[in-house]
Amino acid sequence: MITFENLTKSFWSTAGRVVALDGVSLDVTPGSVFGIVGPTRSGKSTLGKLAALQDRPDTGVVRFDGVNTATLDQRGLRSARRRISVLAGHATQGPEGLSPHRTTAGNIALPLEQAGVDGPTRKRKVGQLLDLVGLTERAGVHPSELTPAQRQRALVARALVGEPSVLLADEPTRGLDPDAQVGVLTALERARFELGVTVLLATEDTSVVRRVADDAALLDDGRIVASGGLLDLVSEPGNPLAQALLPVIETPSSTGALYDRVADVVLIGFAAVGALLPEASSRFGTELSVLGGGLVRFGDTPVARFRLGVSGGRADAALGWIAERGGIVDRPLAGPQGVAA
Ligand SMILES: Nc1ncnc2c1ncn2[C@@H]1O[C@H](COP(=O)(O)OP(=O)(O)OP(=O)(O)O)[C@@H](O)[C@H]1O
Repeated sequence: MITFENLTKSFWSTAGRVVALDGVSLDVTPGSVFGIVGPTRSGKSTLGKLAALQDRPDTGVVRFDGVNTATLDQRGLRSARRRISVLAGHATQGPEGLSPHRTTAGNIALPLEQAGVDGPTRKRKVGQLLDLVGLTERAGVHPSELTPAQRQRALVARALVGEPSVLLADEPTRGLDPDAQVGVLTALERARFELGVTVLLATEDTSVVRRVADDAALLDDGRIVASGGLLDLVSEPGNPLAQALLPVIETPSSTGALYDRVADVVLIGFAAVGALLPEASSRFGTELSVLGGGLVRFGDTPVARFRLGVSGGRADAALGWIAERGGIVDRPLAGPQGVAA
């Protein structure tokens, strides 16, 4: 378990002091994928560097399995650093990060060679990781012959070859097209499920977090503004991280004027997404119109957020019925004057 306790970190630049992290506390569950989300310069990479023990906080504590890493001697620090691997570089920028003179398999094997691991063990481990990242067929080619997505997956394999407990991936899908992103994220998911690796995933891209993270924290200006399990968060409509992860509602305020009630509804899971709205409509004889929002997936779970316009005498009863069946109904506004933008 990695625990961050009240971390602060500042830098001095020509413009003065920059507070990169301000009172950050988080628990990362072992074997989970933990998303660190936030806009640019919010402090994600700084937090990653503290987690990887590449830098020290000004104040606060980074713990590995309860041990305060600041108390480790050089030997302890080296061994703690070996437990967390950093997915280095962005393979979209070229084959850097991988040796151009080595094959894919040779690149993945490099850390093992440097550690003096024997040939048969190297072969077994590299073979396992080539399979995990889907590059078995590309084992014998050089990085220049790989696509950017394949290079990024080769880097994932190389980061895993030393059997770390934690993999730190900072913007692992940046610059990749959607199909290529899926390949990289699948490799990270397999690392987590098949090898039990904890993945710390720092990204600006909320769709990446939705797809693979169990838990996430939203950083803004060096502070955690929200954190928790993804499916728990979406049950709190006002939560800023839920707002960032759920589909955006872009509905002109005038649209709602045509309905007796307007409400934002979050539906989680196949049954809710597929059935609740039509059933409420027929059961209560109300017209339920979707004014905005959409459907996304959190991992394998479909999650919808819709803005609904509801008309008919039993509009409130219909919304109440949806809420009783697990729909999260927010801001049932009384009439057109209450409609938000
Ligand atoms: N070594 C450094 N020297 C000076 N300022 C730094 C240093 N590292 C980070 N900062 C500053 O700290 C703040 C947080 O930066 P950080 O890179 O952690 O954010 P980020 O969320 O990872 O951003 P990005 O997505 O753009 O990488 C920024 O204002 C950044 O300029």
